[in-house]
Amino acid sequence: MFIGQGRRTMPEQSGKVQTVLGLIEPGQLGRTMTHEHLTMTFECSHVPPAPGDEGLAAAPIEMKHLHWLQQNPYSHSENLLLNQEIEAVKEELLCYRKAGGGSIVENTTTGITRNLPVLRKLAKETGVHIIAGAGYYVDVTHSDETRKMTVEKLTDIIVSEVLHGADGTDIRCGVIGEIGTSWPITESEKKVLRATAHAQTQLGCPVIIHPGRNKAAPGEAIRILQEAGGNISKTVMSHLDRTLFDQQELLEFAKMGSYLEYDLFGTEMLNYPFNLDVDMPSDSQRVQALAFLIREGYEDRILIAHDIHTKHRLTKYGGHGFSHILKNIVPKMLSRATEKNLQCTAEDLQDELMKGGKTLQCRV
Ligand SMILES: CCC(=O)NCCS(=O)(=O)O
Repeated sequence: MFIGQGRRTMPEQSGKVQTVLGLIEPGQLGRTMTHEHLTMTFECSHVPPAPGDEGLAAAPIEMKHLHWLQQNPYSHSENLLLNQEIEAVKEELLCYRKAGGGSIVENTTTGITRNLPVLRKLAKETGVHIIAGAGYYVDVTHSDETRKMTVEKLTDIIVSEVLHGADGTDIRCGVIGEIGTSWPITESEKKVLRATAHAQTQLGCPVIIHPGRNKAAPGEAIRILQEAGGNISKTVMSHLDRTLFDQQELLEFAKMGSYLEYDLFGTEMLNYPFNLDVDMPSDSQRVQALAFLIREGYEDRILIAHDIHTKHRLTKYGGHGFSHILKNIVPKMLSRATEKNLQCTAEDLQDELMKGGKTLQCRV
């Protein structure tokens, strides 16, 4: 999460984590969800409701409709407006702190309504460290102006968002991403990926990639970054839980050296509308996938989060909220973990998982 020694980083930034309230030491982060959204809009991904469901799709969110909403989250227009829930998100963050959470990486980039003043307010009012994301989401959200930009211009903008502040504010981003890619990756997205790599070279900061919904997408995005000089060991590949299922293909990808992020914890749905060939895993299956990666030696490369990006996943609407991993998933992992050398406690496991330790083996 920390900014490295880049050609353009200021000496005081180097080795520090840049939050929306300023620089902190990496040791101050605490348990960190590396892929969340606290305020954003997702209209770009609206899915028309099935014939006959138009009434449900337009109805206010109510208990009796929750199951439908959980199965069809992208067909309810109002559900896509997380930016209307600042107070509810603030309450959630206070609960997250009580549950042992310390920091959140807020992955909202240009195209899905990043709101840095709101992030700064939430950080001040809750004490949660919030790290904001620089750069651009997927092609359908690129403006004509963005599409016309050269790689050099895009690079300058991303660098400036980290060095000076973004969206006309003095609030600085601390990571680049989530950088959106579709499948196939479009020309405009390729330019943004190259600009991301160039900006990373100048800044030494972490990069987070949203891959297209195809098993070839993560590898292709990493290749483009690599060719443009990006630091893959400081790059996160998001959403692997809906993208790579075959164990051998997962290992092939893991060898490329990025962080491996399972960030859809809490999302369980029968039909994944963006790719009907995908069987969205359950949380238990996610835990099993992580156990497999740990057995294969990748425990230091795994990141986990919820990627909350719609209203229905907030506890206000019967969802799991930002504390689900700390309250439910970590104990589940603990119940399946054996430890090599030490007596393992819940505290040990949480520390290992959130800070990247080495001592645990899982027997899932
Ligand atoms: C903006 C949030 C986001 O892109 N989340 C990923 C959703 S999905 O592609 O995994 O369905």
